[in-house]
Amino acid sequence: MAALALAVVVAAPHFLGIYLTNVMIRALFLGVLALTVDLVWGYTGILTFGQSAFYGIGAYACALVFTHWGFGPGWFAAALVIAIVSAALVAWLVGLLSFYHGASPLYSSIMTLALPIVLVQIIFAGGTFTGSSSGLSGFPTYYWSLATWFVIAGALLVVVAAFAWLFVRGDFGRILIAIRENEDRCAYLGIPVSRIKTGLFVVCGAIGAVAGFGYAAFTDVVAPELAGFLLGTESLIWVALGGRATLIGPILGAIGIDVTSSYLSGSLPFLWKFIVGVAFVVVIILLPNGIASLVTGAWRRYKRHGKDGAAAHMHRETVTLVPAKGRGLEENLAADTSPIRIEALTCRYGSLTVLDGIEVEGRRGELLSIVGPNGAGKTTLMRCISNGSERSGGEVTIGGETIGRKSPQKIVALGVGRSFQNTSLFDSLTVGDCLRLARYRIDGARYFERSDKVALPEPALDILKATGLDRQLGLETRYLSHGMKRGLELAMVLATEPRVLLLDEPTAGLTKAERTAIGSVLTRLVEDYGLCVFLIEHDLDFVREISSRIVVLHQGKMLLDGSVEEVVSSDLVKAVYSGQETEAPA
Ligand SMILES: Nc1ncnc2c1ncn2[C@@H]1O[C@H](COP(=O)(O)OP(=O)(O)OP(=O)(O)O)[C@@H](O)[C@H]1O
Repeated sequence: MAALALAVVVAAPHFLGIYLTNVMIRALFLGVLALTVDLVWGYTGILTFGQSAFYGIGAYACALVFTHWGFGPGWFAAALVIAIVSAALVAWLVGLLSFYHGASPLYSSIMTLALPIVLVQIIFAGGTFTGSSSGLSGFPTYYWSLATWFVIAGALLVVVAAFAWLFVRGDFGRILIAIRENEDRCAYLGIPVSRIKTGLFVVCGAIGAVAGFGYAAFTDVVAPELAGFLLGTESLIWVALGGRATLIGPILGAIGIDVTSSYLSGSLPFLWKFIVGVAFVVVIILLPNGIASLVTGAWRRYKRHGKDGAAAHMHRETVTLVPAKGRGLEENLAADTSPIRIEALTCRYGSLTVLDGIEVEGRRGELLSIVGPNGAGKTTLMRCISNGSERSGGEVTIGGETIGRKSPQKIVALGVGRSFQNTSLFDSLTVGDCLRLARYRIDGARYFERSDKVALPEPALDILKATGLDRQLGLETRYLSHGMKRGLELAMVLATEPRVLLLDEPTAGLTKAERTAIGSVLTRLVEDYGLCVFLIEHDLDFVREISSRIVVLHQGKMLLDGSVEEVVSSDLVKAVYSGQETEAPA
């Protein structure tokens, strides 16, 4: 396919009789830059203003080496390596500072905003070495014909687009979309979100640098604007107008706007900027997914034609579900350490103490229900177990290892699986994609392909069968019923092979039959696989039926930790639930 596209690029100018100009060749290099912005922002949701910095680094690496050190095939290769390595290093540093566990998305946007500004100041401060505000020009380069440069720039764009196409269709592309849609859920499935974002930023930075390098070698001129914030913002506009998370949209957006701007900005200097600004606002309001969505939307409607209901939203999914081999959930049966121990746990938000001195040990093969009135601190307890930075004091030990300040993703690796009070999935991904994602921690993901098998532990397969999800693998999760979503979330959590399962109101909103089904799955997990389940539930009949032990929380303190009979017959618990007891005992 890439070869065919390359042939088209080579032959197109001759067949179309296109009059090649510098502007068109520059637009092709900028198309590559737009693709990297699309991967970072469109697919992964990282709003970056600083992709131009990498373009500038590539351009200046070329200009500086050819101006100050030398020119020839060896120097060309050396300059290209310097461009790629410097851009990758800067991207890695920015990634480390922007995507650490707990950093808000706003923070990474500010970092990427600062990057081109800082880089331009460095260029200004470089004096004659960098050419300061005038840049560098007239350095030796390959003075090939416009047709040759057109082929080089076109080939670069085609190759990058072809790899990007394979990449976004593969397993890893789904992970990028999952991070954009629900970063928290990814982290609680054990997916190393920070590492993936940083890695993507490094690769896209390096590709941006190659494009900038090519542009500088072609034009023989570099200026600080190539690394500037304005180009960074313009590249966002190309992607937004063309169509985020489509590959053709950003390419057409970059080429279309850059070429038209070059022709029209001379004759309509102010009006043209105004037209682009108005077009941007109109497209964002009327077509939030860009102009390409007109085509993709029409294509989807065509595919759906004649189909009704869920079938209309079903994607072709060739994945096969198979039983997971290896250690699996069964390993819990042989474990000799306590799955979970909570000691003197406290959690404060400012002056508000939400949890105070919680001491609980969860044993293997035990279903421990956590009950208490609204606001007692049950969900906060789940948060403190599954995220090391949530608690203010005390310690949580999972399978003999303390969680310290570990991130959710690292705590999943210790063996904690968590489902949320409000079902937390990925709306635009299919059931099959969600299951692949859930296995990322154990089975990894393919970069340029979709894996055709997903290995799952037996109980997860049972849930999928019981809920009919195994026949809906190609359906986007937004079209699932509430009960199916709950079932899928539980199957995904089990796919991570936890030893401790934290379930926050898993039966809320389910029918009686669905509640019974979930109850029998939980009982099996505990009895046959030795899992330790922490269950938050308001349905006390359900709690009574399936629990081995109950912990009662009230106003952040432990009121009681005992058997079902002890809790049910406790006058104190009755008083708390009837509202007579308002103060937690000291
Ligand atoms: N991030 C936060 N900042 C401040 N207060 C918080 C925060 N998170 C929780 N709280 C407070 O902590 C208390 C316990 O909340 P939590 O959600 O843990 O209760 P819960 O027992 O799970 O309640 P419910 O049964 O209604 O879900 C509440 O008073 C809540 O307002």
